[in-house]
Amino acid sequence: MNENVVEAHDLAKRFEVGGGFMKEPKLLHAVDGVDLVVRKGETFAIVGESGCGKSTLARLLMRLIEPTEGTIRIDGRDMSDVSGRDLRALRRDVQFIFQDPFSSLNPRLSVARLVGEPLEAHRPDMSAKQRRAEVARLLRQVGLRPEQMDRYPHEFSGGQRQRVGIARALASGPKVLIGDEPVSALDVSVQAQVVNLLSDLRETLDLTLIVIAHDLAVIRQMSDRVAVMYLGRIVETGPTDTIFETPRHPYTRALLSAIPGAVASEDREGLKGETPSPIDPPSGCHFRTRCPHAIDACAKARPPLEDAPGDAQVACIRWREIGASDVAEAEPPARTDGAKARFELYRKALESADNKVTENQQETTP
Ligand SMILES: Nc1ncnc2c1ncn2[C@@H]1O[C@H](COP(=O)(O)OP(=O)(O)OP(=O)(O)O)[C@@H](O)[C@H]1O
Repeated sequence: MNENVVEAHDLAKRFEVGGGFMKEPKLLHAVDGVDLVVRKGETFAIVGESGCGKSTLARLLMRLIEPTEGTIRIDGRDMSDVSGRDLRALRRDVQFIFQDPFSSLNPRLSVARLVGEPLEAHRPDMSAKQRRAEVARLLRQVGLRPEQMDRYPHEFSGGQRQRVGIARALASGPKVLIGDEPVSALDVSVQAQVVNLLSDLRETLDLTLIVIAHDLAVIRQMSDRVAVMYLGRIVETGPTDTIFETPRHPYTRALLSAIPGAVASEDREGLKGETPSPIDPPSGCHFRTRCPHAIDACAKARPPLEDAPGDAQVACIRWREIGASDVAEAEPPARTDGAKARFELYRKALESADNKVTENQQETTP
């Protein structure tokens, strides 16, 4: 297998919006020239505010939508323009875990059917008996009991339903799992269990995980590397520790100091002003209109992703001048302590729930 499981180059998705009678549609730049490399066996997180293009990027990587520009390679194979059998192979190799396990599972189907369906599609040679045995094995793998396979989604708790969703995703034997906010709909204590399950599966099945999340506590806990997105572009990427400890891009700093998802919106003073529209994004650096360090040159050209210390890359022409010790500048002046305290509480809740989980101690069926 290729060392890089996912490679995207100059990937772009533009949606036509607002067209109508005698009206020219406008172009919405949802993903705007993204370069991305996800290495085999790692957990790679994509983070950014709502609307920055995370889900569109995930849908592109799964080829659920066509890229407007750019290339996608999965395990070395060019997937930018595939169809038919190659697309089916991609579907098998790259699977999706949904945010809301309730709405993503058909309530009228038993777990045996829900997990058996992808088996039918990807392994049509299996007999019904073999399929049932395989469903039982998959349920065990995600920490459910095989005798639960004749139950229906409503008979399970949220965490268990998410486990069913994961079993379903594993049925085709994927190489890559993409989770779009895979734990954000779950209780905090259950989140830790599902995060642990995903990490265990990654190890035992040699999987690569791509996790989209706005919750930085979850990202810090589970990912090896992070890409920070702003208005369709990656503005900073690198190992999770580097990004969290020495964020260089002014947007990453503001994001980390504001801790979206873990703090109330009134506490989010790290980011001033509204995100500009992706229909008419600012010239040059997209973040310049909200950046405390912006200068005229920032409006002139798109800043390239440059190599920075700690194996990071940052798209800011001023990152060397600003320095990595400048995090405080982007921090909200008044309510930082409250935000940090809540972040700590949240992290501790995740950790303590984590410690309580033993192999057989999962939530019980209601
Ligand atoms: N099918 C579509 N047609 C038109 N615009 C779209 C479409 N899908 C997404 N968009 C727009 O593309 C931009 C990026 O959306 P996307 O859902 O990828 O962001 P996101 O970062 O995943 O946000 P969230 O965290 O809220 O899910 C948004 O402005 C969104 O409105």
